[in-house]
Amino acid sequence: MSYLHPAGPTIELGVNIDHVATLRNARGTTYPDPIQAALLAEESGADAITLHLREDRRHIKDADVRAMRPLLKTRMNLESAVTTEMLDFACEIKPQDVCLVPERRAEVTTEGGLDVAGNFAVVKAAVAQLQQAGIRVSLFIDPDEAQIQAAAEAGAPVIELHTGRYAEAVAPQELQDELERIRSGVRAGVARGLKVNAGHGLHYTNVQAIAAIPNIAELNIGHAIVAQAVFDGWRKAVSDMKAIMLQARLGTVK
Ligand SMILES: CC(=O)[C@@H](O)[C@H](O)COP(=O)(O)O
Ligand SMILES: NCC(=O)COP(=O)(O)O
Repeated sequence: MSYLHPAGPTIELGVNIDHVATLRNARGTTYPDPIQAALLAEESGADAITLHLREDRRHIKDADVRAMRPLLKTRMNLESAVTTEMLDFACEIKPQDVCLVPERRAEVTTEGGLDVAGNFAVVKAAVAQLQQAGIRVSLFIDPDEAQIQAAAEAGAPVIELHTGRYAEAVAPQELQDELERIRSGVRAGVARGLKVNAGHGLHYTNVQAIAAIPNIAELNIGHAIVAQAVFDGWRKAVSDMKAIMLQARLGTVK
């Protein structure tokens, strides 16, 4: 299945609610409720809700995913590792989207992209299993031509380019180099008929340059929105991010 996302003047926001669950889990309370966060995010401009069910369940729990799936009005983008446990769970839940990500229990957050090229047979089989269940599959990869090619060959209709190195860049030249890597990755993905998303480490002052890249279909952003919500409130944090993204994109659409 190939997905040709119409490159257009708009760009979608997937709000990742992992760290609403982090705050809830800090005290073992029922609040703040990730489901309430998801529904309010949808009312505030989110085009999708992203959540990462990690093997160690440090934030999102299985019960969150089960309860949320029938309640969302937009679409669920479930992030998961390429493991039998997670693939079987995803096929049971049947979110609209699954984004396959690398995972190490010891990591603070996702460190790099999925090595599709180096684990081709396993990833290709995972893509097939999820698509058989009617799920659209995205692969979370570095903006690297070999990984993009492998993702296309593995049958994934969507890729999500890891923007972590861009987000962590400090020197101006490094920032430009990483931004160009992402631009080049977008071109490579679109040339292969893929829907190209991006995410990781994006916030209110670094998202503009990414959102301005034509043909990026969707940005998945979480940590920065949850952090901003501490000061501005959840609805405003979401709607402000969406407005910034659209302004950046529309500012470039001639
Ligand atoms: C794949 C990715 O970059 C994010 O979704 C990240 O995994 C969010 O979850 P953590 O903050 O637990 O890493
Ligand atoms: N795939 C990226 C994502 O869902 C959110 O990442 P972050 O904004 O929390 O770094």
